[in-house]
Amino acid sequence: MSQDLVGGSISSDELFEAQARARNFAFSYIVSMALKCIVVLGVPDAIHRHQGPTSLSDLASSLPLPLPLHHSKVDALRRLMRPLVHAGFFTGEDHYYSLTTMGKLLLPGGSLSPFIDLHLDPKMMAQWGMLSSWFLYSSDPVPFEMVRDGMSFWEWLEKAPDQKKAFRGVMIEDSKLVARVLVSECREVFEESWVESLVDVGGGGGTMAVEIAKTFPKLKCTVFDLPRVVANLKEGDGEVVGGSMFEKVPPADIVLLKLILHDWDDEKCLEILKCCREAVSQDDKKKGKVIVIDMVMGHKAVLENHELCQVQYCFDLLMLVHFNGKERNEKEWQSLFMAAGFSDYKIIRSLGPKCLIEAYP
Ligand SMILES: C[S@@+](CC[C@H](N)C(=O)[O-])C[C@H]1O[C@@H](n2cnc3c(N)ncnc32)[C@H](O)[C@@H]1O
Ligand SMILES: O=c1cc(-c2ccc(O)cc2)oc2c(O)c(O)ccc12
Repeated sequence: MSQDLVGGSISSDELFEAQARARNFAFSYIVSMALKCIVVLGVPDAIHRHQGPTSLSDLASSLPLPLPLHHSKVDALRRLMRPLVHAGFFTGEDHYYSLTTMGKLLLPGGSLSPFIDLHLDPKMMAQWGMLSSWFLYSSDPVPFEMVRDGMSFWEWLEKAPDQKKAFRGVMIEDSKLVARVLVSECREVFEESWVESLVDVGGGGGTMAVEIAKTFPKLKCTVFDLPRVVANLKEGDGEVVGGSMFEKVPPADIVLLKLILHDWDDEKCLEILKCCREAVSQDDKKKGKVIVIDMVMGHKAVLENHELCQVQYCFDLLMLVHFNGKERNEKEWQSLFMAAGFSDYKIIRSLGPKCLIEAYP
């Protein structure tokens, strides 16, 4: 430890505590890897199927593995579980394990499994190892492209089927949750008398459009995404249009942009927003609006919540490293809307770390 600290005015207890905290931050990848391991081993599902607190030996014998877990590894399983119990994924009194709410997110079909599959995949972690080199030496736009000879995330996904599946899973899970809140708690957004049509721009797998159309059957919902993305949509996914949001967006009363703008820098966002404003301004006898669902950094709902703040900072870095995108604060959103020619905007409500914003042409 440096001379300034040892023998200075800081107590040794405070120093040891600071050292442990700092080491734990440096070690957080160990918790991430333990998390990934228990998902791969099927631990959350085995506890869930047991239907009650599960002993270590019951857990070890009920894991869905190709071969039974060797008895010499049962104690390693206990040790694997320990930091995850400590982190709050499981309760683990007397080595009887149960799932907490956070742990239930890890179940197959739970909203966290695709997120873990995507972000803790070694292929998806290479760019993080290059972050400092990118700052120091690289002329590539972002670390993601630096380690893939200039290939963008969207181009790369086409060559990486496992990661593409995980990415689609991440988006579907988020959309299911957001759509549930929208159709139950934000009905007024879709129930204005002039609202007859909606286009979900960058609507991916169509989850939002399908869920909104189920609740508001009179609303004509369209999914708009790149041609190669919409080519995968099936009948029953509603109206589908392929194209680029940088060129032309199909006209509608509402344009939805969910988790789109944070992927792009300000210049690209302006191009997208101008096309969207155009799309909701086609009928001069009618109103129109663009709904943005994205993060608002430092929004009041987030400010006093340590977890929401931290997850916003992490997503902001994720966007930087993968896309040269960013998470924006309210002032940055306002500047974008005004520069794209909108007359006004309103933050309607928060949705965890994200907000629902309406922008008016
Ligand atoms: C982060 S995903 C969001 C998907 C969806 N809105 C959601 O929240 O689940 C970004 C989407 O933008 C789409 N996208 C990328 N470039 C696009 C373009 N030029 N035109 C239309 N969509 C595009 C991607 O294919 C992807 O589906
Ligand atoms: O892996 C992700 C996750 C998100 C995401 C999910 C839920 C939120 O509340 C915010 C962000 O967004 C992503 C994204 O826009 C992207 O282009 C790639 C990956 C992810």
